[in-house]
Amino acid sequence: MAVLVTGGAGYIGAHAVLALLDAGEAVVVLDDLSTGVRPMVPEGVPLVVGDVANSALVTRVVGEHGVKEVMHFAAKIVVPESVADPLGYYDANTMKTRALLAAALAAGVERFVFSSTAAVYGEPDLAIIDEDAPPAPINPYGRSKLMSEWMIRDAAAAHGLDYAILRYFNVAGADPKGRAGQSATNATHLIKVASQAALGLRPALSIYGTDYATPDGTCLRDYIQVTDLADAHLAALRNLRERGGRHTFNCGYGRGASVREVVETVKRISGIDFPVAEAPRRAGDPAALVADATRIRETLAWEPRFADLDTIVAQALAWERRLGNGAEPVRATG
Ligand SMILES: NC(=O)c1ccc[n+]([C@@H]2O[C@H](COP(=O)([O-])OP(=O)(O)OC[C@H]3O[C@@H](n4cnc5c(N)ncnc54)[C@H](O)[C@@H]3O)[C@@H](O)[C@H]2O)c1
Ligand SMILES: O=c1ccn([C@@H]2O[C@H](COP(=O)(O)OP(=O)(O)O[C@H]3O[C@H](CO)[C@H](O)[C@H](O)[C@H]3O)[C@@H](O)[C@H]2O)c(=O)[nH]1
Repeated sequence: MAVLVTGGAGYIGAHAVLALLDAGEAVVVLDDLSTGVRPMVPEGVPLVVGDVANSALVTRVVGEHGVKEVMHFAAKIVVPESVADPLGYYDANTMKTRALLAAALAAGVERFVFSSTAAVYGEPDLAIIDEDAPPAPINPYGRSKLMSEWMIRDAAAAHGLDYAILRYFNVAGADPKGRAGQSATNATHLIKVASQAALGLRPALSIYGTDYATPDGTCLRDYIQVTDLADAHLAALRNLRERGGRHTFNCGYGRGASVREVVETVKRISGIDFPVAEAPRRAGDPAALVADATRIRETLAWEPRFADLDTIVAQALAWERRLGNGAEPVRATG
């Protein structure tokens, strides 16, 4: 019986695959390789190249691998792209999740773990957000994910599915053993971009907005290390197996780091003083997004192992060095 991981050739999905393998689970990956890369799927793990909306394919994979559980990571994830191409995002994220859900339910899947996002909260009044805060996404990406959450809830109520919806805050870092990391070439995420600037792969870094109502004027984010996040998926799956249920969990540490703090940390850890420019605010950036992570800690007994910003940055730099050297991501061995 294998766990079906959609998007398992992508950044977070690949780390979830490693966490599952490390825990002795069988895995099958379904990925269309639109942003994911084949070498991120470890040796020995079946990779089915295809679309999650291909119902016949999903039915076949579920049947052939005895799948009862799905972790659904596959999506488009770039916020500005979602503003430029909203219908593309509603198709990729909402409609394809609907198709996957329908095929999975018809084929007998019992447990579903879904990648959602803090973007469902929009620009909250409160700096620290719990799961009961009213969702109010401010871009098509966030709305495409919120609609998926609603579909999962409704389908679960009607068809008896157990699920965990995980709302990630800012995901960063890399596998501590160096087996995986963020490999996208056009990434926009702060820690990735700053690491590239430190290694000379970008000429400079811009800080978007220095006049926010935060201690140093730059935005605060809750950076969660990707292996800790993968462990949270495993804990959520085990909880569903043991107790069933329907859950929504914030995934973060409950503390914010400012853009300036991140930049200083990357400079200190790398030992490189790269150029930094102060730029206007980026559209749609809330001043502060920090998770109240009480629920996931209490319900799943989830204990982060890599919550220190220095550690996260060191991992991101190590991974970037490996990619910067022109090496393919290492083919992981699990
Ligand atoms: N990276 C973050 O900070 C962040 C934050 C919040 C939520 N998320 C969510 O986490 C999930 C994974 O994000 P990521 O950062 O690993 O992105 P990613 O782009 O690295 O991974 C997405 C993977 O899904 C695959 N994929 C996309 N559409 C597909 C389809 N129709 N059929 C099959 N495969 C498909 C891609 O090839 C890729 O391997 C997404 O659902 C994203 O919305 C990410
Ligand atoms: O070159 C850069 C890149 C980012 N930033 C700033 O750094 C902070 C973090 O930005 P990221 O792009 O790293 O992350 P976001 O907070 O914009 O978005 C992340 O969190 C969102 C939830 O709100 C979504 O889940 C989204 O997918 C995920 O990337 C923001 O204040 C941004 O303005 C800069 O100053 N310069």
